[in-house]
Amino acid sequence: MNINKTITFLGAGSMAEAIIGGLITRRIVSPRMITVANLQDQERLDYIKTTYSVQTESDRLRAIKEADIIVLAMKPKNVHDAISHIKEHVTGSQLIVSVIAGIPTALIEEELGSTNPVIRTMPNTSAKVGESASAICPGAHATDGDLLTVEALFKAIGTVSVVEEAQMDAVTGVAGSGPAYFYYMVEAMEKAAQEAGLSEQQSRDLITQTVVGVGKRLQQTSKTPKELYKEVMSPGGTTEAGISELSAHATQDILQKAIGKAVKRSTELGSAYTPTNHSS
Ligand SMILES: NC(=O)C1=CN([C@@H]2O[C@H](COP(=O)(O)OP(=O)(O)OC[C@H]3O[C@@H](n4cnc5c(N)ncnc54)[C@H](O)[C@@H]3O)[C@@H](O)[C@H]2O)C=CC1
Ligand SMILES: O=C(O)[C@@H]1CCC=N1
Repeated sequence: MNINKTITFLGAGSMAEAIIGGLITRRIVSPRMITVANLQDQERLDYIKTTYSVQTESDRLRAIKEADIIVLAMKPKNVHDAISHIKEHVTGSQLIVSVIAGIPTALIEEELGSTNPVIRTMPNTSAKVGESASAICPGAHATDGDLLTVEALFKAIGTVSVVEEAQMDAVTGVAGSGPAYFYYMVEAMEKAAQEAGLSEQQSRDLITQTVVGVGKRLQQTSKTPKELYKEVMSPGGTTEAGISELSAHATQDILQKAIGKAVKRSTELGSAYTPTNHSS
């Protein structure tokens, strides 16, 4: 499916790159339909242009001029300046898509001071390989058609769940941040593997395939995680030795707390932010 819309990304960071990479690789949007602008880093824009053959623009107002869709891909602390800069130049038909953690659609609408449709999204960096677990929700002025357009775009980079906006902070802590928890664990597994005598490459290959296998298995079975790890554990065996150590340190409690903190941080990013107090 090819989406025939012009898209401007305001922000050229890791998330914008992951989405652009997914859209281009899967030929969902032609590179000539994509324009990317950022705050000041020309070297980064040059890298994005060379790597993805998209258009780049150092002038943010010129960048949004012809856009059907404007993607806000800056950090929460920059959203006020970003919208203030463009708001007088946004036209009525332009669809605003936010990937920004924590910032509610109502705040974006208030900043814009217009009735432009706004869709809030939360992808993750697995977008780069077409495997993001994204969620999207509509703002007050978005139509079903707008939602369908954004759903189609984000389907190009993985799966899409349409959720209530009240669930977006949960999505952010669980799935937006989610890849980092696994990379963090893989880092520890690689260290342990090398301490136990495997080479760097052997560790990477074995652990990567283990993670892929776990993901595929979870997708294909209705068994619970407990049933699945019990399958691995033989009484008195190696897995039991490992899981006992994790249990002794209440690792599941810690992981639950960690994700709870991430969810809370997402709500804080929104509540700390008002158009007059935008220091979050
Ligand atoms: N990195 C991730 O895994 C995910 C990030 N997000 C969200 O995506 C957004 C961007 O995150 P990253 O790409 O990681 O950040 P980043 O720091 O890598 O990139 C931010 C980009 O925004 C640009 N920028 C700053 N102010 C601007 C302005 N006024 N106008 C235009 N561009 C401006 C910067 O020049 C930079 O290119 C954040 O709001 C984050 O919450 C959402 C899901 C996952
Ligand atoms: O860490 C963050 O704030 C962003 C949002 C989700 C993933 N990265």
